[in-house]
Amino acid sequence: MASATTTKTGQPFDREVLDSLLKRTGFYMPSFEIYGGEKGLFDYGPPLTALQSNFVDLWRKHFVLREKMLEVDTTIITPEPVFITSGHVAKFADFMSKDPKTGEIFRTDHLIKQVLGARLKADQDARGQTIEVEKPDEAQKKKKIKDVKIEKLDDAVAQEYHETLAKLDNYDGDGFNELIKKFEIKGPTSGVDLDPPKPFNLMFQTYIGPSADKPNGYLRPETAQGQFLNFQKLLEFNKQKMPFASASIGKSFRNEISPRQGLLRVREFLMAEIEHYVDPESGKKHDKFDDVKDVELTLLNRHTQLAGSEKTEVMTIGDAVAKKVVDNETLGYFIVRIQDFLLKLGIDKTKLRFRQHMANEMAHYAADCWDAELYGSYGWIECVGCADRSAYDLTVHMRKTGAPLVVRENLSEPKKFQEYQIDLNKKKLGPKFRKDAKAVEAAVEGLSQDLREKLSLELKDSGKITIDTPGLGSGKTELDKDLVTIEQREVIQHVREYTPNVIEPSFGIGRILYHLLEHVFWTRQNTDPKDAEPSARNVLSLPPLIAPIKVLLVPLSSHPDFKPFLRSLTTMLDELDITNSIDDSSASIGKRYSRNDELGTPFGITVDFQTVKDKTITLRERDSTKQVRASQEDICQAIEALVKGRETWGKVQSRLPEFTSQEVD
Ligand SMILES: Nc1ncnc2c1ncn2[C@@H]1O[C@H](COP(=O)(O)OP(=O)(O)OP(=O)(O)O)[C@@H](O)[C@H]1O
Repeated sequence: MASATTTKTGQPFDREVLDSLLKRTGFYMPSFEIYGGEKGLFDYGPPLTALQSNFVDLWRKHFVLREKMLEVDTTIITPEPVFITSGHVAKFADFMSKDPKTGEIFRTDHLIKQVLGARLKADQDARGQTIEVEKPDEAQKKKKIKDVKIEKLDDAVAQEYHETLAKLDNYDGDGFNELIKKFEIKGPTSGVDLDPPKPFNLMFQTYIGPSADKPNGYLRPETAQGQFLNFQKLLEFNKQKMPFASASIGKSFRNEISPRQGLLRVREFLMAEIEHYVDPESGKKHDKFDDVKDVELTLLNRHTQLAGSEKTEVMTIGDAVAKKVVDNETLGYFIVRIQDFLLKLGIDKTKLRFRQHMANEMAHYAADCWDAELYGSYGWIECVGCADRSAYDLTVHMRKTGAPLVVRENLSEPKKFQEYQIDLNKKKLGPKFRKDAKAVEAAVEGLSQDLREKLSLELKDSGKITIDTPGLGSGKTELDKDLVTIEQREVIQHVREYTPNVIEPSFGIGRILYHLLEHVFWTRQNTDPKDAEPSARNVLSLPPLIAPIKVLLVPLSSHPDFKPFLRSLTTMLDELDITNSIDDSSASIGKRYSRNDELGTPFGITVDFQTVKDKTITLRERDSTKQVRASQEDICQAIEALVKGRETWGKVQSRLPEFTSQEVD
């Protein structure tokens, strides 16, 4: 289990203090607040909006530009057939448990986690030990939980609770039901037995157009499908060259069963997703893997979790792929690039791990999947998913629509082989299936060689075959020998045709930003001898690269002689594209800096009477509060180098004269 959440100075992290800072400074607020608010919906105020747009900018540079990805912007409203084909209508669901007495609804896995966690905590309290459990948020705190009275657990039972929690993601509805019965988990406020868990589809349904008499569309729950459907055009745009990736940044929507934990589980959120298309016969090698093979990662593999443990191991990605802990080089390359990005953003490396999905947790088609999890006051939370989705999505959309979502590659040597070929009698197929004929044809086209062989025998024996046609009638379609013939023929192939596999890194931006704020938050003890009482000042140590505002300009007072300097400084910084703001309020310099330390502003410039005399200004760095003094030009150049990551504060300090002055509180 991870160590207690502490700030970078080793103080215990206090979520209430950070939450109140974020509220007070307008980082985010409940949407529709004056109408009473709506669960799981939040508006971002100016600091978080700026932070988010800096995140997006950095993400674009780190992934899209560096890896020459093709960025697309596809629609949110999606017609129903797309999500029937992709499997979302049938399977994009979480399990919920209803309390028959109070009508309350809980996400089943979260309820089990909360109850077992609370029992383990009670047990440890009784033993006088400390244990970390997910801390309840405000809404949860208000509910009084009725549970069996636990003072001390039997050692074996406590061990079983730990093991169950480690592999909770591996259970399905029946499995959850057994756990609920076995551990006697009841309605948290009523204490009565819960209804058996039921799947709840997380997609928002909608009506497209005025003539729809029933919902015929959905708001997308991820950006991925829009990218897959454009595969053919993207491949053309990429001049048929493989491998390549598409990328998209946009809003997604999930009707979460119980939104909670602020920005961590919401119903509308911004995602940034990459779909990297790779030839499955290449062994999913990556040509830049050698550059990253020595990078170390903290990994929690699926076998460890299944054994009921959360013990991580530090391994280079080279070793992890060689030992098949991580399935292939391309997946490994992206895991490293995700880590690089998160660290650049300011995420604390000791609070980052990559957790592998267990077999039941992965979609049935996925080959391997690793989540980047960040540690914070809510425990370990998935913030980036990185999945090998195999050829699933392109295959099902091709089968359904007949669109050639494939790569065609000219072969240098023609290949000869035997193949089962299917001929359809189109003159009869059209009149028989009418508008569904194209879908039936696409389903036939998509049949594998193994299946074709089996069906050829079936056709010979019974004079008919039955094929899967998802989304059409009963989902099965019968074709008799008048309509279809299947024969094995020799084929000479000049062109190889294949469906690429997809590696998908998927980022939830709000979750990452919230963890970033927890990781960079700390409290400075102000020990100014002039203060009667030492006071605590909050700081957000956001890296200059992504801080919402980079520079605060503070005149010593409202003296009119300072105004022209402020004007020229702000122009100079604007021209360098460095965001800045002026605080010419009457508060003391110390207070003004302190207000901006809370917003994460990394640098401050003071204009004082010395400036009027010799045109020099001071530059203050947020984390150390150290200052240097130099000409306006030198300071602006230093800020540009600091913000663009070309120079460190240590370097600036060593080349510009130090300035010592107490910040007056
Ligand atoms: N309800 C949500 N609110 C905020 N971010 C979310 C939400 N659901 C998913 N995300 C983000 O989108 C990313 C990719 O989505 P993915 O489908 O892999 O999540 P998930 O496995 O469904 O998440 P969870 O198991 O926590 O519900 C996640 O890593 C997370 O950062």
